[in-house]
Amino acid sequence: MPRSRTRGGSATGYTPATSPVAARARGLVKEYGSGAGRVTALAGVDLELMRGGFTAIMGPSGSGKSTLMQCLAGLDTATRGDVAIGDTELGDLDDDALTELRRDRLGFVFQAFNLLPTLSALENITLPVEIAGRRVDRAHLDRIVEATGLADRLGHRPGALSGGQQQRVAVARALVARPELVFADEPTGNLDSGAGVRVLDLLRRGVDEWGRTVVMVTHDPRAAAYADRVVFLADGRIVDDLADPTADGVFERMRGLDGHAGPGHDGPDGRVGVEPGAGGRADRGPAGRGPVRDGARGVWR
Ligand SMILES: Nc1ncnc2c1ncn2[C@@H]1O[C@H](COP(=O)(O)OP(=O)(O)OP(=O)(O)O)[C@@H](O)[C@H]1O
Repeated sequence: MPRSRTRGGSATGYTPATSPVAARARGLVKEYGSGAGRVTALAGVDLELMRGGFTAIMGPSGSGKSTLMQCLAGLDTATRGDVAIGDTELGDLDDDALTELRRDRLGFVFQAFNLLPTLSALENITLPVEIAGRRVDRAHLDRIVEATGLADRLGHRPGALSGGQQQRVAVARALVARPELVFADEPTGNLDSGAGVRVLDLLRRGVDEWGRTVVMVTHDPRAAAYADRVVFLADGRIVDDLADPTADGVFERMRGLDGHAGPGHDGPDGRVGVEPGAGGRADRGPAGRGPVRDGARGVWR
């Protein structure tokens, strides 16, 4: 369940929807190719994401996680079914309107950070707001910068920052524009444990303190344990839906999906980058967020 009821209104000039649903997919089918080569990436997904919630999407390799996120974010078009962001049906929008919606109402965090190398950290953070022709809310920016712990690195270009620092810049960039939804695709996929925790903490604060709605694709049960809800996909379908997840609970569900797992994500010991017993809600530290110990091996892959 969402832990914050703050409703951060959009500063885009767009009137925020009154619906408590931030995004909805109905009967979503996505097929690639045709004939014998046809691949069904999504086989009929119904999903509602409530405003102010933090949802993790998990599932074996090839289960459709990225495809679902791309369709929800209007980056890809479903073969059948429909998607709405707030009260806006994406199917009703032409390409320009979709671009505008993504720019004004959505935020993105990618595994590969995707910062512009010639701009400073600060310029990267404020760029989406400026491209949208809006004024940067200085107080909001200051709060987010403070939360990143990078106040003294803002003048540096991404190349002078560690991966974890770059990803915190990317999260700040997504949050500062006050999007209705932040889509995070494997945000800790390239990071070690400590760096991953700081990125997840920042996303969590985005929900708790700034009222954002976050959707995150991850392979890591410990990362998923930062969410309020975990949706499990297998073979293009939602097969499970877990509220208030712990890393152990997520790990167990993922193990239950082993039969669907493709190569490459579950380790030889059957673990998906997690030490059972570590992390998750039940193991959160004094601040109430985040795992308190690292596993013996590279838990963030
Ligand atoms: N552009 C494409 N053309 C053909 N098939 C595709 C394309 N994109 C994805 N697929 C297929 O659709 C299915 C779902 O892919 P998707 O990337 O959504 O899975 P995923 O759960 O995100 O996987 P991973 O965890 O490995 O990133 C897979 O079988 C994949 O091979």
